[in-house]
Amino acid sequence: MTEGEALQFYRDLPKVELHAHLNGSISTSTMKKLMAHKPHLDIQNGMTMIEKGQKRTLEECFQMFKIIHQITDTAEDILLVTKDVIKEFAADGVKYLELRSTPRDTSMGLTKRSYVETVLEGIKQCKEEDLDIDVRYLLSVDRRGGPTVAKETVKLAEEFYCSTNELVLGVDLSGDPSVGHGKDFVDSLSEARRSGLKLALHLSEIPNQEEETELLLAVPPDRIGHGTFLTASTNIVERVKQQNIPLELCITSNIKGQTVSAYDEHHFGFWYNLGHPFLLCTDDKGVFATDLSVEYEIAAKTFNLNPDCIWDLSIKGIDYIFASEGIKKNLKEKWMQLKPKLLRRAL
Ligand SMILES: CNc1ncnc2c1ncn2[C@@H]1O[C@H](COP(=O)(O)O)[C@@H](O)[C@H]1O
Ligand SMILES: [Zn+2]
Repeated sequence: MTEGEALQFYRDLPKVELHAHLNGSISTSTMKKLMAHKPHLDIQNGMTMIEKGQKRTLEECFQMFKIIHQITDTAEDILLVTKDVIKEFAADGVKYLELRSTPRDTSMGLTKRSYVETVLEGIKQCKEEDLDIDVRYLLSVDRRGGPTVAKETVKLAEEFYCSTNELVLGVDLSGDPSVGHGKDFVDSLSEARRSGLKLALHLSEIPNQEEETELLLAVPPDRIGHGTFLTASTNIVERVKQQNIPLELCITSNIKGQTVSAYDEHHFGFWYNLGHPFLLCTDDKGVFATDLSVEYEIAAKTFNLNPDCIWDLSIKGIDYIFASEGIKKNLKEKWMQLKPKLLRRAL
């Protein structure tokens, strides 16, 4: 395949995206639309996005989210961002998306509840446009909010889980990993789990979090985000293997946030060689200036994967979604319909 054909192959590859933070996924073109209404903020590209070849510390990345949150503080902003992000994932060949976002109270009148309602409205409006993408919502708990906010968010998630017919499926634990301690969230996360919500937890995104990771593994999570430093402890690796918990791996995010020093040192290699379940994800396609098709291409190039291996990676992702078995079956059928044409072209 030529370079151009390869890019088109990864774009046409049907994909599942399970780790995408809404406010981290805003594209440059959507950012321009938002900024047109907020010239007083005087925010330039480099303040909300890390260009190709550039890197930041993780701390700097979290500063960027603070800036982005100033730009998305009205219901109109959140509706626009939700719809644009969904359309962009659909255009990149994503057929099933679990979008995650932190319910937020803002000075512009949003409450945590109306925030969630607005995201759901965006999902609904996209559905009415007949895009070829199935979108679900996971409510994020930001570590910065501590146990009280976590409890509040879980309560909201439980309510919407009951009222939205499988649109809200779970809860995510995210936010700056250097802030707070996982033990503060064990109670609310366990409560969420008892209610039937699924859990996607960022674990060991930075080094030396063995104690917290062990505590959170006991909840247990249904999926692990990043897990970059899980491999530092053989005990923890054994537990993750034994519990067979799928990992959400975000290569560009880890490189640009500098928790992984080079592509070929990414923990993708470790888990791939073990045959452990995992899926490629974008994390924040806006902030890290990437796309899911680009993540597949990077993995293929770095770890020498042929189109058949890439296909297997993508279809296996269906097993790790939080929606029901019926949805998984339908998605697998969709994948199988697309397979012959796609792989014939890749020969
Ligand atoms: C880079 N690695 C990461 N690690 C942990 N949390 C992250 C993250 N990237 C994003 N977030 C979480 O997602 C929020 C932005 O989207 P929402 O406002 O929720 O839609 C960030 O404020 C942070 O809490
Ligand atoms: Zn994340």
